[in-house]
Amino acid sequence: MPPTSRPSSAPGHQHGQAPFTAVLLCNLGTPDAPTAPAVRRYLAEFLADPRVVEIPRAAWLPILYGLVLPLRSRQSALKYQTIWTPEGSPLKTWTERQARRLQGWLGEQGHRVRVAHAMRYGSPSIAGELDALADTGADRILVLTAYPQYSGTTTASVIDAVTAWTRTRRSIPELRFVNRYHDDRGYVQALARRIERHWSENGRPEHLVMSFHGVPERTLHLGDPYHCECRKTARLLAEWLRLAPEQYTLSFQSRFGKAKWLEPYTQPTVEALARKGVKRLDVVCPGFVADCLETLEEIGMEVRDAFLANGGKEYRYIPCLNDETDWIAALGNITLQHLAGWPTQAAPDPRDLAAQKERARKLGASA
Ligand SMILES: C=CC1=C(C)c2cc3[nH]c(cc4nc(cc5[nH]c(cc1n2)c(C)c5CCC(=O)O)C(CCC(=O)O)=C4C)c(C)c3C=C
Ligand SMILES: [Fe+2]
Ligand SMILES: [Fe+2]
Repeated sequence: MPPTSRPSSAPGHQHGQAPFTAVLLCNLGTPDAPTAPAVRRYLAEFLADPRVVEIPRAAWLPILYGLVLPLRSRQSALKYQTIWTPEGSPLKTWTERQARRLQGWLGEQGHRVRVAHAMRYGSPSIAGELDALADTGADRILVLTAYPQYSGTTTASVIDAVTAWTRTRRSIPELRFVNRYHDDRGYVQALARRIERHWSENGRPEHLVMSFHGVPERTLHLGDPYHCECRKTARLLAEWLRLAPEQYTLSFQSRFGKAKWLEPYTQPTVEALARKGVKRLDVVCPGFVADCLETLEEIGMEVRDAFLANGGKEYRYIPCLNDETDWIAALGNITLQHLAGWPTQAAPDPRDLAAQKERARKLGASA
């Protein structure tokens, strides 16, 4: 038996297919089009997730359908129009590219692992991609989220979707989850290099804001590790950049609803910096690994306008890691750490399949 194939009794193995190991890179999701109906479909799925809005269903769903969706779909569609590209939503384009480049990187390292990508809300769906992998012989699947910091609102929701899918399958592949990598050396170093390159091209700012997506403050008191993990990422990043505490500020963006969210909020923080006399400001979003509405529109446009309106002079948004080579290598190393103990060179190789067929033919002929 060639070293790259495993016995056909492996769970999930379909008759006539060589079993293989897969990685499913999961991100949040994004509308299919920058139109109110498409944004509405997307937001309806997103905001009805009990992991995202932790208000009892009976109270929340009437508000969602009666107020939030009618108002927000139209407003958000206008915002999506400002960031839409000929290829579609940036979040989707970057996630596709990351998956493709991750597979390439793993292949260069000699690991025949199939990398697919999925979106928690919208398409391609997690269940659809898992079906496609399992139906073609994936018997080991590593679920890798695009969220370096664990949050019940994001990471746990991906795990919910995967475990809901397992209930639909008789033969369930072996599953592993990467819950976090907020303090992974490769991730933090890739961020530091991204920022340093930006500084070598544009000069250094007077101050750096590290803006993470917010969550309701009560999730922190309920034990969600998200806040602590954002703080650790920020501290490690500041150490790599050799920033003194007064040279940077950690803040939280994208507040949604009336409740108190993690503080300090990004926009008031940036306005206060401008009023204190900071003229040159850079903002980076370390918790987003792919540029999206929340980085390109909110940080790149809205918060910029607020900084300039309050006396700031130069504002630079530093793009996300996207498909940076260092970042893809970091993702690759995170993948390999989590695949350890699982044979990783098990992707179907056409040569192995041809050899198997030839053996079967000879056996058949001699019988
Ligand atoms: C990076 C991690 C994210 C966490 C944590 C998170 C929590 C969270 N988000 C909302 C509400 C909205 N988020 C929206 C967009 C959005 N959120 C993330 C990531 C996290 N969210 C991303 C990557 C994006 C961008 C998607 C894109 O299409 O580019 C939106 C939709 C946009 C809008 O209408 O303004 C909402 C709404 C909540 C309530 C929450 C935690 C409770
Ligand atoms: Fe969000
Ligand atoms: Fe936003």
